[in-house]
Amino acid sequence: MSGLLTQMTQSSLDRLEQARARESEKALWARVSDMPPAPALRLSPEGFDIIAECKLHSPSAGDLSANTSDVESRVTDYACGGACAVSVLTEPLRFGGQLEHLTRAARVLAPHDVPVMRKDFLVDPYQVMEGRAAGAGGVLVIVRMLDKSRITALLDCAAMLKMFVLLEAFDAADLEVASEVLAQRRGHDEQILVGLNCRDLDKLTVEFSRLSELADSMPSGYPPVAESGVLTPDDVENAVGLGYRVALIGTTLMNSPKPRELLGKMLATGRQTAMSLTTRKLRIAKGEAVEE
Ligand SMILES: O=P(O)(O)OC[C@@H](O)[C@@H](O)c1c[nH]c2ccccc12
Repeated sequence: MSGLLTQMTQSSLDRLEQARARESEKALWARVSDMPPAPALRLSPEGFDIIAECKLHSPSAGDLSANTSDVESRVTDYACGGACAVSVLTEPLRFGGQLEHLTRAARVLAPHDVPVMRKDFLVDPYQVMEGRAAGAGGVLVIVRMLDKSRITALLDCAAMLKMFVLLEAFDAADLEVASEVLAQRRGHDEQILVGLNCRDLDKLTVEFSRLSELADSMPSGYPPVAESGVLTPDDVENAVGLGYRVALIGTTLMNSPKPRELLGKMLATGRQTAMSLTTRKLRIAKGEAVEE
């Protein structure tokens, strides 16, 4: 496992222990099982969506708070720009996150009917419940950090709480584990997206080629998500052209003084690309001639 993921696992375990000392799992469960449901994740019929991310710091980009006076206004901009969900980092050591950011984001996004996803290095179902308690409608689950039984436990907990899951892979081996876990769950009532993160966690560089190399290995039946390093509408066009249905975009939106406009442009480009791909497929299916 990369140095960063090892450090993040430890940070996650430490926070888990502290949280359990404050509130038992039983008490937390009683609290979340009574909550009204979070806004649902809905993907657009236009064939492309963006999960917009709020993170105040990242190991690769450093400080990302310069354009962000507060979490509330940034995530409201994301919702108004058309994001299908907002990802909020809650990891404090390297990503400047807090559970409180999630609570605040969920509060302002509820009237917009946009769900918030807890983005962290989760290792235990307790942390899925903690996310729900803070208002999250979804969680990130990183395949590389966990064995199959842990992944299953996290997915089961999310399903019980009607939360969506972004199941994240870094490479072909992770995708194989993800496919095996998912094969055991066919027919479950749950919403899972499968993400491919193209950031190299040791060098912290983006390897965009991973998106093309592994596009055909994404498990079918789950919306594929292109994660990391999507900076421009051209990158969006590229990802959609490779078959990705959703992009998870953080740094470029955090750095933008006008995130609403940038999101709008990226969504329009992605949807146009998705539309022309569909038209092309239809024409091929009908036996019409299409240009290469
Ligand atoms: O900021 P970027 O390059 O647009 O990337 C967003 C997202 O993919 C990235 O923040 C991310 C993906 N998976 C993670 C896991 C933990 C922390 C961060 C991440």
